[in-house]
Amino acid sequence: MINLLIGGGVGSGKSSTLHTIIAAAAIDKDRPPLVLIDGKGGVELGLWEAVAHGGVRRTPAEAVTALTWVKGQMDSRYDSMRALGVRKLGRMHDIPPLLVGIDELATFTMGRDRKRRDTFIGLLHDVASRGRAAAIRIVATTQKPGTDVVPSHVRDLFDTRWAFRVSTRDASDTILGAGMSAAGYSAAKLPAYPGAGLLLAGGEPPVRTLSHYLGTKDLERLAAYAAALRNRQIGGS
Ligand SMILES: Nc1ncnc2c1ncn2[C@@H]1O[C@H](COP(=O)(O)OP(=O)(O)OP(=O)(O)O)[C@@H](O)[C@H]1O
Repeated sequence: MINLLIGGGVGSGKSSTLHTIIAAAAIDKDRPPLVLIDGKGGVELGLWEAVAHGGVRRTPAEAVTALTWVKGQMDSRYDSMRALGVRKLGRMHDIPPLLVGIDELATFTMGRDRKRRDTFIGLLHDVASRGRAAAIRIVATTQKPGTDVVPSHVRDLFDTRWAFRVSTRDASDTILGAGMSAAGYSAAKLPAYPGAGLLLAGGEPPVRTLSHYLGTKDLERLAAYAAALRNRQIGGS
């Protein structure tokens, strides 16, 4: 299980990449629960409404409600792990992986209501740090990956970072880590087309990537298909 932070400039392909990850999870045979939080007020992730647990969450208050639910799931998964005598959940334990997808983290980490913002960050920290063993992963996008948006203690919990094109070496380093530009890995040097990225994972040097792209019509078709699959499985509820 990984926690993935996708950073990049405007129009660099972050949300499109998040959609492809959600699409795969939405039609996954184990029907993993999807918790979707949209910092763009539903404009981006709204098409997944029918398959998102409790619908797509759009406001900071809803984001806190959603993460509180995820934390509850995580706690009960830990109970199951204790009962099973395992330190980690895998597919063999019949508990599907849970995906938390967050588009534009800054909406929630920089919101005006300080108390709510701190609650959100606290929950995010807890889920990112303890969720991995319980087959819960977070995939989040951010235009500004600096410490004001994602506090470093939270950012460090994202073991996998995906940098799309940014305008400066510093911005690239805030996603991939200090010294990466100097070592030859700068997202400021990526070609200027959306979907081109540098992926840092597993302690290896970053690798160049080019994301596949699904257009809105195809995503809508996939969302409808996923909703039908899931309704069949849970008896049309
Ligand atoms: N992998 C890709 N291949 C080809 N075109 C792409 C790809 N990813 C994105 N695009 C195009 O670029 C546009 C912007 O992509 P996207 O919305 O994913 O960017 P973003 O980084 O999330 O932008 P923002 O910061 O404004 O949210 C898409 O509408 C699409 O036209």
